[in-house]
Amino acid sequence: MNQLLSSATDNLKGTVNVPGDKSISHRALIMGSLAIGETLVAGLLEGEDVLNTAAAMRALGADIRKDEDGTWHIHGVGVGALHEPEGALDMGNSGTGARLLMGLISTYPFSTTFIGDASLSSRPMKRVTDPLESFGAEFHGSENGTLPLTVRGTGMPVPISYDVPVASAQVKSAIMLAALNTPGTTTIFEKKPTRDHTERMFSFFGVDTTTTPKDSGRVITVTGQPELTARNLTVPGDPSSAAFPVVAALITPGSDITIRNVGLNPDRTGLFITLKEMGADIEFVNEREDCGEPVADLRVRHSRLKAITVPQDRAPSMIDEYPILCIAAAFADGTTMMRGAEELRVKESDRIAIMVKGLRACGIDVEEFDDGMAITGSREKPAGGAVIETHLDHRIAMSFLTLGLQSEQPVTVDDGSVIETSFPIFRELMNGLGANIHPAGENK
Ligand SMILES: O=C(O)C1=C[C@@H](OP(=O)(O)O)[C@@H](O)[C@H](O)C1
Ligand SMILES: C=C(OP(=O)(O)O)C(=O)O
Repeated sequence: MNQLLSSATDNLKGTVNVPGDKSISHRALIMGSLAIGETLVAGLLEGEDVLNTAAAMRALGADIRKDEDGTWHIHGVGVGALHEPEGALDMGNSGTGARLLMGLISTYPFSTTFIGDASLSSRPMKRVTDPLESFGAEFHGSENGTLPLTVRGTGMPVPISYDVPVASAQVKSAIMLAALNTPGTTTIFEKKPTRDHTERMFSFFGVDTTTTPKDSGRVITVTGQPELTARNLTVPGDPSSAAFPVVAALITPGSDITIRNVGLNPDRTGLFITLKEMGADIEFVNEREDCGEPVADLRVRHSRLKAITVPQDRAPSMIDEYPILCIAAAFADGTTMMRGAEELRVKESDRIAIMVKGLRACGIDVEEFDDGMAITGSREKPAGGAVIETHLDHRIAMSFLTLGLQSEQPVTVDDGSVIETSFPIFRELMNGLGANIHPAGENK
């Protein structure tokens, strides 16, 4: 196994760039593959999840390659011109890749089989197959709707009007992508706003789309069968990856770090808002806009944190950040309450159960709820010393490695290779700032 161990760190200092945003990278590959002409993408995340999407788009007909200076070149085929892939599409560990591509190809008249790793094969897919069936697609596979699944797409799709029953950008985006090759206008209502990268990317590539606030959510329309124009884009740094060095600096005395070029889409900033409410010294410097997405540099200094109750309606804007927020909460005075986050149970792992188990094993006081956790922090360092089971979940691995930097005893994760899915340079970047994260058994 690829065990990784993290141990006590004095302070973190320096300036770094985190890799490109995972959500935006998937969408850049998909949209570039549908646009006529050559789309150039700088800053694409080269994590396993995104590389699987690139391979899938190639199998569906796009020409995608990377040049020596790291720019990705995509020659798209045009909306309506994808072709049947020869083999199954292996989406690895990626819920986003699987669900977005199921949506995309559901309105093409061919069959596609989707497979994934053990984690992805246990995640719910009915949330996308239900609305996609309304377009006219058929799904064949297991009774409970998990992967492997074969999609028989429809050549005569009909536009739909759909209220998304869960707060999920993946479900919304799957429907939007199905709508692209559907004549007429598809309408989607989401009760709670979720990340709007697909909406922004659609506008950027010239899709006829609208977003209107309604109640506390949004109505999105997509008019299908557009001709898309190739565009050049730069992917901002991933705020969900920046979250790890941010929390590491906040809990490590003497730290002062800068993370350049972090995406600050308002639907993604829930963690930073929460940490600031907890007393975190996080400064947004040089705020700007790049390719339709807000971006800034983050300066973060060690801070004395206090517990808060995280507002439940903030959950969608920080859904991937609860594991690392748990680590910050372990260092905050008082009890941090996180509820309304039941979606955590259907991520790469059951992130509530796995965090609760790991935190307790490291000596941290945590209470479990169906939809969240309550964590009581302390000024004393937690004991640490545990070996954490990561269950094929990159965010569990990176969260516990961050905890190890300020624990009495080192913290080990059983499989560090899972980090490749979203943040391949995690260890180098953290160690470059002064962290001690190494393969178990290796001398530092
Ligand atoms: O649309 C996306 O790119 C994502 C949406 C979220 O999932 P859900 O749609 O399941 O909430 C998030 O957890 C995932 O990491 C990326
Ligand atoms: C939930 C995540 O990703 P996905 O759903 O794409 O597997 C994540 O990156 O935390």
